[in-house]
Amino acid sequence: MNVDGKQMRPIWFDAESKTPWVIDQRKLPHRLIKANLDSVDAVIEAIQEMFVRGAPLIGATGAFGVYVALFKSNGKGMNNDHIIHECQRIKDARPTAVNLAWGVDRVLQTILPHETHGTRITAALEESLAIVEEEAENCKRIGLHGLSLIEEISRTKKNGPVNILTHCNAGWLATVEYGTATAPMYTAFDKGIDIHVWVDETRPLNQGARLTAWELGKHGIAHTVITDNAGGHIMQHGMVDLVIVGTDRTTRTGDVANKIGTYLKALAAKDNNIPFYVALPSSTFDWTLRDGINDIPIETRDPHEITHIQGLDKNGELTSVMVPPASSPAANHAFDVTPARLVSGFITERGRCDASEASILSLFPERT
Ligand SMILES: CSC[C@H]1O[C@H](OP(=O)(O)O)[C@H](O)[C@@H]1O
Repeated sequence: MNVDGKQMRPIWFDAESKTPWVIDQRKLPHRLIKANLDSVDAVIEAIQEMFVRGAPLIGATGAFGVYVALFKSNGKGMNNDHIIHECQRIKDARPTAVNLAWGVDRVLQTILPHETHGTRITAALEESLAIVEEEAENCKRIGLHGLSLIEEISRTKKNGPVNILTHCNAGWLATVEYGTATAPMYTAFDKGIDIHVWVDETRPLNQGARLTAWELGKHGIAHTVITDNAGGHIMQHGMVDLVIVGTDRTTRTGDVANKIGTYLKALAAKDNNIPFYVALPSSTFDWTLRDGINDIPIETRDPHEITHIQGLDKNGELTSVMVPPASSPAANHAFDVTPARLVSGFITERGRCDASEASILSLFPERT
């Protein structure tokens, strides 16, 4: 995506180092830092420590991890058991986003039939690059399929922008291009439709305030950062026309795992009769699950992410400050699950559907 006139992606393959590089998103929006993922441990660290985050981007990073394992081994002791072990280490980096296992397993299954180490390295790289381009195209299509939603609302509004609320960052920084939840926003804005985005700050790591605000600002899209707790109030007062969020894992029945706090937004949207849509590529459906609340693994992260907050000090230096008393424990549940009954519909690369198994399968009949 365009960042100050320069086309950027959150992940790319560097032909010189022959390794994947990423934007280390931990210091955005104030510092744009790049990281070379030149070992399996570096890939795992980038996922665990959230240099990269967002289901499709985590999946692409995991996919490249299989390539890195092969490329960096140079054939020493990389028998099938070893490569499968390394793949499991990568998959264990974070539990909730289904894309991680999807990306790793897709590359693993691609390379296993190859006899030589060299052909395995080539196949792993080609499949990783294919995943990156497919996800970019899928998000572009999500944008086109979500556009009609925003156009319909725009036509009914007598004046003012279409006000869209989003939670966390489901932008190009969470995918490859366009994003999932943001794809319809970019597409509508680029078509000249007047939109404004309410950006949930999204505690504790502030993916909204840091990443979504940065993305939208760079694209020139009007937006306002709000506290996570303000969404219900502005919905009650007619200030929200549409909610669009992303997801890390969605069941075949339409239950949606997403950043903590999403469920509360869905409840408020339902109570105020506001459309609540979830945007996702098919790689984020978990076709093996039906009961999201009981069966989707919810990541718990370091309480330090809650007790400390990062930002710029008065000298423009990045710093971190502690908020609660040092003696106070904190509990850091990173995701929650919104039941299908609270979801108005899904926006996928194949089109829109209702949050029901039958409607999802009408877009993906091969999954019946
Ligand atoms: C397009 S997936 C984005 C999804 O991922 C985020 O979680 P995290 O930043 O912890 O990886 C959040 O749930 C977003 O909706």
